[in-house]
Amino acid sequence: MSTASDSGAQRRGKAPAGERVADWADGRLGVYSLAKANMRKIFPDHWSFMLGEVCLYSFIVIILTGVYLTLFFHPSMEEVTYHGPYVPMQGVKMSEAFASTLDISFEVRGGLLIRQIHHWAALVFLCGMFTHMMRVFFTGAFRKPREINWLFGFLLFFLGMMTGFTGYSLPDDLLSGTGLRFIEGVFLSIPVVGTYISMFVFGGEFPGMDLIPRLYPVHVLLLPGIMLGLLVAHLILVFYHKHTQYPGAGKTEKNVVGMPLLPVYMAKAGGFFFLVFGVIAVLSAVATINPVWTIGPYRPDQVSTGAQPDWYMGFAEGLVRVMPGWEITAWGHTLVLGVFIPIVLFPLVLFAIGLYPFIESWITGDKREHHILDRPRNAPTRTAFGVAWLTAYFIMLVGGGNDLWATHFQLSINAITWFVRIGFFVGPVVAFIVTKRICLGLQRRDKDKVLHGRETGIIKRLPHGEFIEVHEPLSQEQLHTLTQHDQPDPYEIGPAVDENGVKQKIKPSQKLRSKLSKGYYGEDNVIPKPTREEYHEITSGHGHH
Ligand code: HEM
Ligand code: HEM
Repeated sequence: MSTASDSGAQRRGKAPAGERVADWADGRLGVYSLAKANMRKIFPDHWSFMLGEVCLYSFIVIILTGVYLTLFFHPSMEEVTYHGPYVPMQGVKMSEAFASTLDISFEVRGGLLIRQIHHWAALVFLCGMFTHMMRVFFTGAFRKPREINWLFGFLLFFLGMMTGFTGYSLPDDLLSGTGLRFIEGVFLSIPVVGTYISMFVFGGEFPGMDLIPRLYPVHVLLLPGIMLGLLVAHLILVFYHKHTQYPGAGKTEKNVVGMPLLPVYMAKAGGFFFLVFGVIAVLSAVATINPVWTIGPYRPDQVSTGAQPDWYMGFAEGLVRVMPGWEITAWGHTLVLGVFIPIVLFPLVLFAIGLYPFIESWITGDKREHHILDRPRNAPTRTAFGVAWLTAYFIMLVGGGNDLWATHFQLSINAITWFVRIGFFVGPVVAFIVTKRICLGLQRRDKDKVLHGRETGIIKRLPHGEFIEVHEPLSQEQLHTLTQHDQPDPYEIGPAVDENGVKQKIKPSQKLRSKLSKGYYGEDNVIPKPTREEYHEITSGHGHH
């Protein structure tokens, strides 16, 4: 018996192979309607939107190279004696993990390159996430409806840091062992339960025999698995919300101006993947990273000088290094504040970043959807916060490498420590004030440009002898870009007494919110946009240039 679809297939008997495969897939997965709905989706274009892609592609490179490394890496702390080709280590006792890392570097074909690509890709990945996060922050792309996606992204950043840390702890070299010793100190500084946690994690006294076999599944499976799930959710949300766009002519909160996903964006993205992969591969081929054979295997009685964590852990390292070594001893127990305060501060700072979108919308009371990005100068307080945070981060990075700064620049380590201690409190405040002034200055400049046009640099002499500079009026597109932004009023508490004469109870949180809101939108924090009347008055010829 022949069915309708059979006869359809007969009619298309001569259809090209590709079409037949597509038909086959459509019959089972409904790909046509899926593709029709999504493949022409429009993506706005801007170089800064490539930063998310850098994260994506470096993550793929990490997974590909990580799988290759698992084929040769032995996550074991059993002691072996080295007899491999690296002569300086002949006869040295080391863990199997360290010996297999040496094997990967010197005996496995392409092993060293793959190890280096894995490590460089991890550095690029975290750097990409950091910069992508800054792009999202400074342009306000985290505002409604993208707060949850910011949260997913933030978790990716946090887990990325943890995965990187567990990764560079695996080779069991002197550097990674020193890092793990640091973690032991962190556990031990936790009051009451610290010793138990440390014993539980290390399976007894540090370092024990269990640590590397335990870290291994966490590094290759657990954390990357969670990250993969979050990443898919992150990208689905980018797709679902549609991408934001920079302000410009023809762009509104209700449309998306850009190029279709297929073929233009896909082609660009495919090419960009190979570019990212290529750059990481070249870096890995020419720049040594983590040469564990020069560092040597971990021995608890040794510490190498110049020990540095990877850059993303530098903030935490810096906090611990510059913190005064305070201790409180009571009832036979010691509370090591010198370590405990930094390890509480570190997650608190991270937590504040994760919750920032919710904090800002509470302060400003802004519950509207935003698909047009802010120009950072038009949100001076947010921009200033971001720069203050970056300043604190980089000052702590100096603290985390205080020994290297001292040896490289012939400086006293105490002087650097004091510089970082003072800088941590003063630097962000100065950065905040300066950034805010710059933003307001730029807003003034925008206002000036709208009202008086662009300075052309052409000086003319008028018949009566006066010199003037010729100003060129802006195009309609430029005028739109410079004036499209909102300037909302700050949150007001409302009258203390209502219309019936009843005293309103004002909560302290309302007072705080009103104060903070003035800090965002108050008089001193915005330069009012030129009004229509001002513009017409000046451009109708009465203005004097
Ligand atoms: C594995 C790491 C990550 C990957 C692969 C990734 C990927 C992407 C991609 C491809 C986009 C669209 C293109 C773009 O705007 O750059 C995007 C957008 C976004 N990402 Fe990420 N991201 C990651 C981490 C983060 C982090 C750490 C944050 C913030 C804490 C974040 C927050 C966002 C937000 C809010 C958007 C929407 C932006 C918009 O529509 O303008 N992402 N992400
Ligand atoms: C975000 C994800 C990841 C990051 C940031 C990361 C980072 C790192 C880093 C920095 C190292 C130290 C490399 C060295 O210099 O020796 C490392 C080692 C390692 N990673 Fe990953 N990794 C990630 C995911 C993975 C995955 C998914 C796998 C496996 C499927 C994997 C397998 C390994 C193995 C086997 C080692 C030890 C080999 C060695 O150190 O030479 N990694 N990882």
